[in-house]
Amino acid sequence: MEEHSKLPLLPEAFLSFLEKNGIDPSIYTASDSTPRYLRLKPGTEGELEEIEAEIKCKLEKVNWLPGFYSLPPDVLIANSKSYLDGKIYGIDAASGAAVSVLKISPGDHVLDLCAAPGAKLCMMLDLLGDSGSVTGVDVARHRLAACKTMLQKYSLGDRCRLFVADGSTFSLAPVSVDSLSRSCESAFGENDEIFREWTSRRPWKERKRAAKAREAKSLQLVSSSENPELIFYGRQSGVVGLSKNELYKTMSDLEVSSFGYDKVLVDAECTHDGSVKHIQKFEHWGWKTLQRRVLDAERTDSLTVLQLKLLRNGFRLLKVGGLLVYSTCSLTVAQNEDIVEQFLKENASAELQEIDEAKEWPSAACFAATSTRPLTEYRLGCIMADERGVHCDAERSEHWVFLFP
Ligand SMILES: C[S@@+](CC[C@H](N)C(=O)[O-])C[C@H]1O[C@@H](n2cnc3c(N)ncnc32)[C@H](O)[C@@H]1O
Repeated sequence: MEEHSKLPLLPEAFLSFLEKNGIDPSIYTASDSTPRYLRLKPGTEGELEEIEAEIKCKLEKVNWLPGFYSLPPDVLIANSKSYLDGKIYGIDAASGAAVSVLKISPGDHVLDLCAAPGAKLCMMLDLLGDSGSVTGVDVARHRLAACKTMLQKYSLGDRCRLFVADGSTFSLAPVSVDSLSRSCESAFGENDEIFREWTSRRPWKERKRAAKAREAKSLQLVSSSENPELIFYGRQSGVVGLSKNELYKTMSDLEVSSFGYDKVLVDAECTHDGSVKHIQKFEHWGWKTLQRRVLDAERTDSLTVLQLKLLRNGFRLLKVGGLLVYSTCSLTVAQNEDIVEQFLKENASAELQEIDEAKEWPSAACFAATSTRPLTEYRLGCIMADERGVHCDAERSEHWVFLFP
């Protein structure tokens, strides 16, 4: 069958969006042959054969990305026992690549500024091990609630806290080292302004307060100085035992340089055009929805403003010597290179740096950025990724290599 005959019937508006952005519409034909990916929960590698038998499919190791396996697109994992038991995650390799370049190691304090629904957050927590913390922020409460459910399913909540907040203004410090060493006992004082151990059954007073805050938010009565809503925290997240004042203390720029986050992921909200399967869902949802949710000019303009704000704020919260990755699932220059370029222009201390491990990836190299401040070094990686793989940036059109056609 001719390739073009497999093209989904993309609406004019989307085709012109693709054309304007130099994206070949034929990428949307490949979804039937695009493999899916899964990641094994660390520690379950020994059960690979059992997992394969259960999902009735041989898993192919992704050599460049530890813990990742590919499988044919038609194999469903969501009802399998391994999935339900939290031994496997459905996460694409490109998402894994974004997290892997953060080089998370035990002890890191990590910030995920657009965290929901949380596949990357889970991977970060798996890499973190027994020390450090991960702070997940997302503006969409319902999506972050799903993220909380995922953390609980995979028993990964211990070192994590989740805030419903605008990532472009979020300002809270990572949990302090002091607070981590406090004993849990001290958390159970009389003072209800001290955070006690998390229980899904919140005290009545607290639930009432949260409901009131939500109501005020929906009526837009909340000032921008309102504290972010903490919807979950684990025992070792550093929150237990803190007073509200300690938790909600914001950092000055000077404090950030020493006490900011070691690693920041800005997995920004975007048009999702790089997510082929996502775009194809609009065949069922209706292309008008795509027009409204993806292509509307006002929305795309405000999206790029938001992306830049998120990147700026992520970088502001990064401590000296830290590492930041900016990623999107869009293939447009406007949402990737242009954002990074604009950011670099504003930050004289920032400069591009190559991602070394990308040399091992079966694609042309990706690009990264470094930023330096006197005597110290910040680094910023930027990768564009979609379900099929990771794309390079430099000499973009020549180097668009889809890893898994
Ligand atoms: C590409 S998704 C993130 C995917 C996520 N990192 C993962 O791996 O599952 C983008 C997210 O950004 C969130 N978002 C949009 N605007 C935001 C803002 N101003 N601050 C924080 N999050 C925002 C959306 O609610 C959405 O969940």
